[in-house]
Amino acid sequence: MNWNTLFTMQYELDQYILKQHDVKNEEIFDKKLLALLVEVGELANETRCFKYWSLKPPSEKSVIAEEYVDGIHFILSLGLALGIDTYQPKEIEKKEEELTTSFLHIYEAIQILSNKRTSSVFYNLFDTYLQLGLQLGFTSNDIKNAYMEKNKINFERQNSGY
Ligand SMILES: O=c1ccn([C@H]2C[C@H](O)[C@@H](COP(=O)(O)OP(=O)(O)OP(=O)(O)O)O2)c(=O)[nH]1
Repeated sequence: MNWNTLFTMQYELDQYILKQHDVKNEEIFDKKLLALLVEVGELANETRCFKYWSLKPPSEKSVIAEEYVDGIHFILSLGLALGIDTYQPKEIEKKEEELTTSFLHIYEAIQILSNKRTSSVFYNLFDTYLQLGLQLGFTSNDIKNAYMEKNKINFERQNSGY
């Protein structure tokens, strides 16, 4: 997948949001990190992977996809804040670890980025998140389509005084 298109779309959305809310990118890096942590929690909630006490099934794939691409938005946005606007997809192998373990790895990767804001730490977070996408059964096309759909909704929300 060509991630450059998504980085460009993210840049445009971010610029629009900054203008609408009169905030500067430099002021909101931590807020984006927290937003990503929250989105990862919302995603985990929809998968219900950690709810050993419940028999309820996970949410529909489309609901999980929407939560997943909220995370993609914030990851791309963090990358842009670090001056990164490209990602060279590498062969990501599907790991046989539990979903719960993968979620914990993502929290760890976000925490590391919070302490060390470098491109290699950022790419490690990106890889870890894409690895989770694979585990959730999403193809690159699923991710791209769901991202584009949510990106459009995000613009519409800004236009309707969200
Ligand atoms: O600088 C930003 C800020 C937000 N977003 C996007 C990411 C995500 O796709 C959406 C925010 O998440 P969500 O749609 O869950 O918003 P919310 O305000 O938490 O929604 P709700 O009140 O419905 O829970 O906005 C960006 O792309 N860039």
